[in-house]
Amino acid sequence: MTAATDPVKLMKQQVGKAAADLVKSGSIVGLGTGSTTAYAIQYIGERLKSGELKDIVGVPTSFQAEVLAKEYGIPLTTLDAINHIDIAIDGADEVDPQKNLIKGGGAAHTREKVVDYLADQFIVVVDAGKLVDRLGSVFAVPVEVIPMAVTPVMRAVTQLGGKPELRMGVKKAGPVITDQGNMVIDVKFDSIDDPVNLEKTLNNIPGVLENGIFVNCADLVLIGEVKDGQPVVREM
Ligand SMILES: O=C(CO)[C@H](O)[C@H](O)COP(=O)(O)O
Repeated sequence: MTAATDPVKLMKQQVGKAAADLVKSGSIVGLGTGSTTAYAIQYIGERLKSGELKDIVGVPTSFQAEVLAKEYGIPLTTLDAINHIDIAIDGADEVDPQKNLIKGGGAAHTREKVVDYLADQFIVVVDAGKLVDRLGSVFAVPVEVIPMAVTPVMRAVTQLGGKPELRMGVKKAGPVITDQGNMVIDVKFDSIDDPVNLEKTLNNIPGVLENGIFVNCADLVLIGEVKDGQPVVREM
C-alpha cells in the first residue's frame, strides 16, 4: 500500500496507525474490513516484521481482511481454535455520540458483528466525516438477507418506514454477494430514534441474517482529522 496524499486517505492512514499501535504482543486481534482498517492491518504487519510486536494472531472479518493479513504476514486463526479475542479494530460508516454505529458499507457486517462483539476491547477507526448526531442521518442500514427472501424482506422493511434498495455490484452485473453467499438490502430510514430496538426488529424479519446497527459495542472510537493541514487523531 502506498503512502496516502489526499486528506481523507491521510486521516484514514493516521487513525489506522494509531489503532495498530495499541495492539500488544501475545494478542488475538480481530481484523476489521474497509479502507481505514486496511491501514491498521498494514501497520500491525509492519510492527510484526520489525520485531516490535510478537506472537500476534488475527481473526479476519472478511475475505478482504484475510487477503490483507496474508499480504502483511499476520498469522490467522478461526473462532473454533480460540476462546477469546483481546482486541478488535474495525471501521464504521456512521458513529453517533453514544458510540453506536452503522457498519456494512463493505457488506461484511455479519462477520464483523461476531468478531467485534466477542473482543474484550473493540476500537473503531473513522475519519471525522463519519460522525453524526443521529444514526441513519446519511447512511442506509445494510441488511444481509438470504437470496430467496429478498422480496418479502423488502416489503417488511418498507412497512417499518424504510426505503429499501438491493445493493448492486460495481464492475459486476447483478447484486453484491456477501462472503456468506447472501445479498444486501440497504434500508434508508428518515430518522433512527431507537437504534437498540431497530436492530432487534430488523433481525426478527424471517430471512434476515444480520443488520449493520452496532449498539453498546464500541469501547473506543479513534477519529482522524486534518487540523492546520496536519493529520491528527483524537478519541471520542
Ligand atoms: O463496515 C464496514 C465494512 O462492512 C467498514 O468498516 C465500513 O464500511 C467503513 O469502511 P471504510 O473504512 O472504507 O470507510
